[in-house]
Amino acid sequence: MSIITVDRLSKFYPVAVKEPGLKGTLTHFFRRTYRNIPAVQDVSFSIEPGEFVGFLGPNGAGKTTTLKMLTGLIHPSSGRISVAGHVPYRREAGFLQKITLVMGQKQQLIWDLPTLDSLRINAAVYGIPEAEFRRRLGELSEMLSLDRQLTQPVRKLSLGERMKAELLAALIHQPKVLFLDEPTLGLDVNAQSSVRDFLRKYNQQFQATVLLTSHYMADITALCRRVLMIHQGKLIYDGSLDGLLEQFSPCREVTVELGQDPQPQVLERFGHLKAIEGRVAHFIVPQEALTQFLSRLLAELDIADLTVTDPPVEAVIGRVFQSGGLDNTGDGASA
Ligand SMILES: Nc1ncnc2c1ncn2[C@@H]1O[C@H](COP(=O)(O)OP(=O)(O)OP(=O)(O)O)[C@@H](O)[C@H]1O
Repeated sequence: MSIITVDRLSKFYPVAVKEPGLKGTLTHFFRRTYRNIPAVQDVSFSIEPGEFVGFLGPNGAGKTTTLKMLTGLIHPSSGRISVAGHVPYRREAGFLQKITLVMGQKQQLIWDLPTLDSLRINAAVYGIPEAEFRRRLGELSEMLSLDRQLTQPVRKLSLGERMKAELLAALIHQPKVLFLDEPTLGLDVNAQSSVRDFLRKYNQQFQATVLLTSHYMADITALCRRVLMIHQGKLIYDGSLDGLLEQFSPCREVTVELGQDPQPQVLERFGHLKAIEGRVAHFIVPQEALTQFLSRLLAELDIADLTVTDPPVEAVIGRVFQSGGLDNTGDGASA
């Protein structure tokens, strides 16, 4: 049974509209008129327990609005949501025990206090007994490689350490559903990768369900087999990441190092020649023609080295957003 179900979810924000000119300004001051701006439109999906799902979309697509509805911070304009058996906007105590929301650009830890003090406050709020608190603290701080940092004021921590401390605070009540909004925002490559490793371990060890938004494609490719993609408030893809890349990167780049100086007019006969650098030639080859292309190349040219690469994931995702999505919604998952 699904742990998250979203059915025809929409959110409209009322935005005050103002006519141009002085008259418009005066009217706006005394009698405002509002227009409903759609942020999320008719979105449906479901997520099974233990899944790690990426939530992608360009700026302003509606990701944060959706996460806020899923965590009950705002009411939907229409549609239904069920998370761990609860209706989020009711914000029942049982619901809050089961979920957490981590936002990379916001912090819950108190700046001037050590993380440990904030953790104790959280333990009291969630009613975690002392022995259990110590056990969880030990387990999570080891997974996050946090130790002496817990007794230092938060303001003294590096950005990476602070993010790990935020995760510890967000997970001390052992939620089963994690909503993560840009948890690696602004972190350097090493800190990003240690947060990623932790999230992978947490998901596996606790069978937690995770919905992750990130603009860093490395997060998504490392952690999420399935992605939801939202564009202008509408769900445009729900399926496997591999399926998405396959469908939107129908070409491969073939790089060939030749045994002798290449003649461009000869190479051009093989297909789309992208560039030549010394003895290295780059071809762009349609996926379906790849086998034939490679066998012809190997049979007819003196080749010292050959590699076949996919275009970068960022480039593929960018193409999906530009095109406004797919004709269908991935490999059979609901949308
Ligand atoms: N409180 C609000 N009032 C009015 N409009 C809003 C409000 N919050 C968000 N919006 C609008 O709703 C749309 C969706 O915003 P949202 O923050 O959900 O996007 P997002 O996908 O999270 O973007 P980003 O990746 O930039 O964080 C945007 O057009 C935004 O301007």
